[in-house]
Amino acid sequence: MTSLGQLRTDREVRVRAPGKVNLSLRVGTREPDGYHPLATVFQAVSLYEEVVARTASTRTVTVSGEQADLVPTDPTNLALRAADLLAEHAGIDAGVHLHLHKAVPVAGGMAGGSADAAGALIACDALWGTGVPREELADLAAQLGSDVPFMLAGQTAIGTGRGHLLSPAMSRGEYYWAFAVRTEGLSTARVFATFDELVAGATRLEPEADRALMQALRAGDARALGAALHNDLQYAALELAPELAEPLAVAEDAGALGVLVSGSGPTVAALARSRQHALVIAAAWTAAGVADQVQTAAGPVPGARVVLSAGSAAGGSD
Ligand SMILES: C[C@@](CO)(OP(=O)(O)O)[C@H](O)COP(=O)(O)OP(=O)(O)OC[C@H]1O[C@@H](n2ccc(N)nc2=O)[C@H](O)[C@@H]1O
Ligand SMILES: Nc1ncnc2c1ncn2[C@@H]1O[C@H](COP(=O)(O)OP(=O)(O)O)[C@@H](O)[C@H]1O
Repeated sequence: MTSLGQLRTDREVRVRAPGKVNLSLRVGTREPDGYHPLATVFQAVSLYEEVVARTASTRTVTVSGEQADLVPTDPTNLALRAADLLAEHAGIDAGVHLHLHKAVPVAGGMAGGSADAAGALIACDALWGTGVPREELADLAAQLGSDVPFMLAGQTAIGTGRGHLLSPAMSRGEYYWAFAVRTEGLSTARVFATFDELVAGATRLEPEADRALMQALRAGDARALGAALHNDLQYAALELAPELAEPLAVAEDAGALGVLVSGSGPTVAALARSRQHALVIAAAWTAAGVADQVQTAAGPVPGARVVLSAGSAAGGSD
């Protein structure tokens, strides 16, 4: 094993990784492995996690941002797990210090942890010079979590299997979102378990169900997209957090083209007519006191990517 941590010094790689909203999330019946098959349409949105990787002798992580205290810094942190997996895959014993600056709500159904994992894969690959091909990075991503491959890919994509089998979706134009964030997250496992209680195995994934949604994306028709937004987990999220009915109703009253719970929640996502209208919806939530925090964003945007690579390697600079 090579110790790259000793070969390269004082290097820093910065990666930006977006959050996501599921434009449609359809859930089948739980399988023997404990997971539900999904048919989903992801859109990456411009709420960005920043992942900074610096040369170090061991692997550690620190976290900043308003909800930093909700994120573990032990080996269960998804970014650290990504670094461990990449090092193992590349057969190296390299160290890294990862710093995560979080903007995506924690446990909010917008895949912030998955974005950190995707960002850490890209950042460590660049820091360590491991040059792992894109398809192998995608395989590693799928081992870290079902949403991680999409956070690498970004833009708009259809996800099947557990959401990790991706095919690109044609999408025209830009879409504007407002997000109502609740500080207290929802456990994904609990939401799926509640979904099981509510539907008692009576679901089927219909291949044609998102035809209108795909058509709206191809046409760049925000109004039609708003009407086609869909989330099978929404009733389960509302069962566990009934107060989410309030931001849903306030966004509708503020003229949202469509409004839904993002993924397993509890973030509520409202599709707006324009960037300005997204700010109006966010202001309506704040005025009504129905969100702990509000955010606005646009999509689709690219997946995790390096924005800065700097520093000197031993024996030369780059
Ligand atoms: C629901 C989605 C939709 O994009 O996103 P989030 O709302 O979490 O962002 C994802 O499928 C979330 O994927 P991910 O966040 O990786 O879930 P995991 O940590 O692997 O799963 C936690 C638990 O949720 C349940 N689970 C998860 C995914 C799935 N397809 N079926 C399940 O039943 C399982 O009980 C699992 O043990
Ligand atoms: N880097 C990370 N960022 C956020 N959460 C993390 C991270 N690593 C592990 N976790 C754990 O994963 C849980 C859910 O993560 P997150 O991706 O924020 O939400 P969701 O799965 O709802 O999209 C958190 O409650 C936290 O305990």
